[in-house]
Amino acid sequence: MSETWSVEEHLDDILSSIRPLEPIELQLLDAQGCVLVEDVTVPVSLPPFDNSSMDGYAVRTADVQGATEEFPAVLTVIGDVAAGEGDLPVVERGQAARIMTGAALPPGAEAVVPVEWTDGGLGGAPVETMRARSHDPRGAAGEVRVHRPVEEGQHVRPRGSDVRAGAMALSAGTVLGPPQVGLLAAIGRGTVTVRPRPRVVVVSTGSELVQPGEQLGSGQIYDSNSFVLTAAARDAGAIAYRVGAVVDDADTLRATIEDQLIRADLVVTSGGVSVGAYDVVKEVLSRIDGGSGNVEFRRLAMQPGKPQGFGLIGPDRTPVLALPGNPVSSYVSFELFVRPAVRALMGRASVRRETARARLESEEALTSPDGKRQFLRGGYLPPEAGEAVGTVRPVGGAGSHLVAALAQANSLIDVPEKTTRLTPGEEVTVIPLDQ
Ligand SMILES: Nc1nc2c(c(=O)[nH]1)N[C@H]1C(S)=C(S)[C@@H](COP(=O)(O)OP(=O)(O)OC[C@H]3O[C@@H](n4cnc5c(N)ncnc54)[C@H](O)[C@@H]3O)O[C@H]1N2
Ligand code: MOO
Repeated sequence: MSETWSVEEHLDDILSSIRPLEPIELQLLDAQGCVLVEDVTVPVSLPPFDNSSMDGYAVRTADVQGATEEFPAVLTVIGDVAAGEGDLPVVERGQAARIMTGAALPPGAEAVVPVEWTDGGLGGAPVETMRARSHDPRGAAGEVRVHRPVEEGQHVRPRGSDVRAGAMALSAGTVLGPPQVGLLAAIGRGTVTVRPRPRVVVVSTGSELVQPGEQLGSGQIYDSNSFVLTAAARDAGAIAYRVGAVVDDADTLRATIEDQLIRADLVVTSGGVSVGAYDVVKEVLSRIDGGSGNVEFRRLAMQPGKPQGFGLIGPDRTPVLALPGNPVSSYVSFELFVRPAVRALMGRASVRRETARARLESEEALTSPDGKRQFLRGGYLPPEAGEAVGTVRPVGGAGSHLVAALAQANSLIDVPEKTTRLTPGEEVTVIPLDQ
């Protein structure tokens, strides 16, 4: 650890070493949140046939011209057309077919009269609903009185009015959210080719760590980093595997990491990267390939998160990010370096979080170490109507052990390296973490 790296230099180094994962074919729901790598065209028009947008009666427009409640058009009901029915009756002059929403418009019919504009076949005042076929099968026969005229095409959704066969449904590069997954299903795609979610293995280290739920002994603390990092990896879009805390023993750690490489697209470790006598992550990762591993440990001009390691290990040159053990340092490092790496593996176009400007709300001026980019925890409120910027108030202090304050924050206040003082009311840059 001789020279000091800036946050941007370290991130650039990571991103320049990471290639998006090879595309695979996935079932639609497994592809949710993934980036599409193929242009998907529509094989069959949507809707595939002219169909009714209302429960009502399929009619010929001339038959209901001028109809009123006082002088209704009286039509013979020739049957029902339910959604899914492929065997359609022909509607001749003076006839109507009772039709359900989504059912194909039968030949001869030109429009649909909603049931509310008719007597529903009951011979009285306008009705509000059809009678269930199971209760009264007679509705599919007899006569219906129509109280209002309809124009050609009224209450009909024409074939192809949503999207036509041959059109582009989704282009390569699209991130598949729920509506995109829905469109793929609507056009009949069962699988789709995407870049998969990266498998991120999280290993925390430290002989003082105890699994939550178990009894603490003296000098011990609960392992929280592996939970934060696993949760954050999932949040970033990864499939995350949490490996229980590994004791500060080089052989155990080496064996654990080598075992995990088989299922990892990215390895994240926490702890053991500073200058102590038990900082085994540094010891092991510098030599994991029998000497050829190139995990580099550096000092960054940032607070928290000064000591960081990054490199490619194992036969597949799997990226590994070694984060500092202090809980806030570890989480902030995840946000700044691991999250972009996960998104780069997914092939996402934008890998960094958006930033915002906000007015600092604080009783006193805040200080920041000269030459270090500081990431304070903040409570950010987006701009109200008519305001150009939102507000942010510091949450907790700068200590990198303050997990309770971290859990109350929703953003980081990004203080530039050269800034040593922030005065209340001044505009600062924030990184909202909950968007
Ligand atoms: N002499 C120096 N000491 C330290 C320096 C330095 O420059 N010179 N840097 C400090 C900074 S800054 C950081 S950050 C930490 C990084 O230390 P390590 O990455 O080696 O982490 P550990 O020593 O293993 O742990 C630090 C701290 O965090 C707690 N911890 C660790 N893992 C977990 C976990 N999974 N869950 C909850 N808490 C965890 C651990 O108990 C320690 O209190 O080094 C400073 N020291
Ligand atoms: O870098 Mo350490 O992360 O300041 O606590």
